[in-house]
Amino acid sequence: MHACGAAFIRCRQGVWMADAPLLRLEHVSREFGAPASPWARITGQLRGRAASQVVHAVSDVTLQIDAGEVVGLVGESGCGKSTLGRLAAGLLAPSGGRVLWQGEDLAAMSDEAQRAARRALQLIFQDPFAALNPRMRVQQIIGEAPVVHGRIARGEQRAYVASWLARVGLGADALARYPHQFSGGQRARIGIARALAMEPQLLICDESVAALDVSVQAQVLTQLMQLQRELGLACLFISHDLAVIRHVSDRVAVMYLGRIVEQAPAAQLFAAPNHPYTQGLLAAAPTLQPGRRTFVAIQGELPSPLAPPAGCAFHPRCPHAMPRCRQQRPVLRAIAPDHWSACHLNDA
Ligand SMILES: Nc1ncnc2c1ncn2[C@@H]1O[C@H](COP(=O)(O)OP(=O)(O)OP(=O)(O)O)[C@@H](O)[C@H]1O
Repeated sequence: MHACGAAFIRCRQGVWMADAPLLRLEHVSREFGAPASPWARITGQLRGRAASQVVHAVSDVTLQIDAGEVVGLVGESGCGKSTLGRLAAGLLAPSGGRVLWQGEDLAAMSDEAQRAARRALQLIFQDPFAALNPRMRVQQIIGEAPVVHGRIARGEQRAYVASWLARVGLGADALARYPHQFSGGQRARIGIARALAMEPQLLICDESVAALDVSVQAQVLTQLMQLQRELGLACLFISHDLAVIRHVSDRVAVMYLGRIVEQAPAAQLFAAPNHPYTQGLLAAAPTLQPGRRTFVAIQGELPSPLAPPAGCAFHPRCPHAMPRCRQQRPVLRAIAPDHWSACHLNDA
């Protein structure tokens, strides 16, 4: 037991971790839109349409992130990644389940504790240009929140911001400039500096480099991950790009139509993907691997989250679908140490 009263159980990447995970989503769901009226539901059923107009963006997701850990969240566009990121950041309330920050339910915290949790949890967005106020100079963009939240005095702002700019590879000449005066890669670095200047414990990066050219992406990612290691930050890294996820993640969660279908340490997931969807994603990803020059797209499209298929949501696209897959939803279960998959094939 540590002197402060918290039990510390292990050291990961130089960071001592308390026994409660930093962030845990527990059976979290999020729906959008109102249910259709009873009359519309009946007529819809008679016409074979969706019974309601509810978008099931995230359904029954349990995911945790430990201190210093990078969890990659991957899946096709529309599968619910951003919604899950916003739930994790406390920007969206779950329709069901709980979001626990250091073991405490975010929704049940006092206002002050909630504000502290939100400060410790920073988001980096996909489009660095849209995310930066075009009328503010960089000093204000990065330095305003730390002043408002009392981390630094206003008189310290210039030096404080300059130190963060240096850490992301930008000079002090950036301080007085506006976002439009920078390249995409530089704006991404400003967005990173803005998040880090709040000295968070967890970064949520939602497609943070997707808008950049591939070579710039690699530079920004390398710098971001170096800072993540130096600062011992935890990170939820959201991307549709498997190469990016593979590069940054300790652990990977694969999402399909609102649910996690597979979760494993990154090396394990890429070496021995279990779920047919993960296998399909890997087969569809371009590779420079010798001997595998072709890639095979997963057949069909992501079904509508307005009417998720019965049974396993992947069954209409799965090359191995069995009658059971059309009726019964497989649950996530351990198939190897720390490796979870939701597929009936594992019962065969
Ligand atoms: N505010 C909202 N109102 C209604 N539907 C929404 C809302 N936000 C998201 N959705 C729907 O929820 C589903 C999941 O969206 P989400 O943006 O989380 O997916 P995503 O995997 O992040 O996709 P992308 O990579 O394209 O951003 C989609 O069908 C989307 O249209």
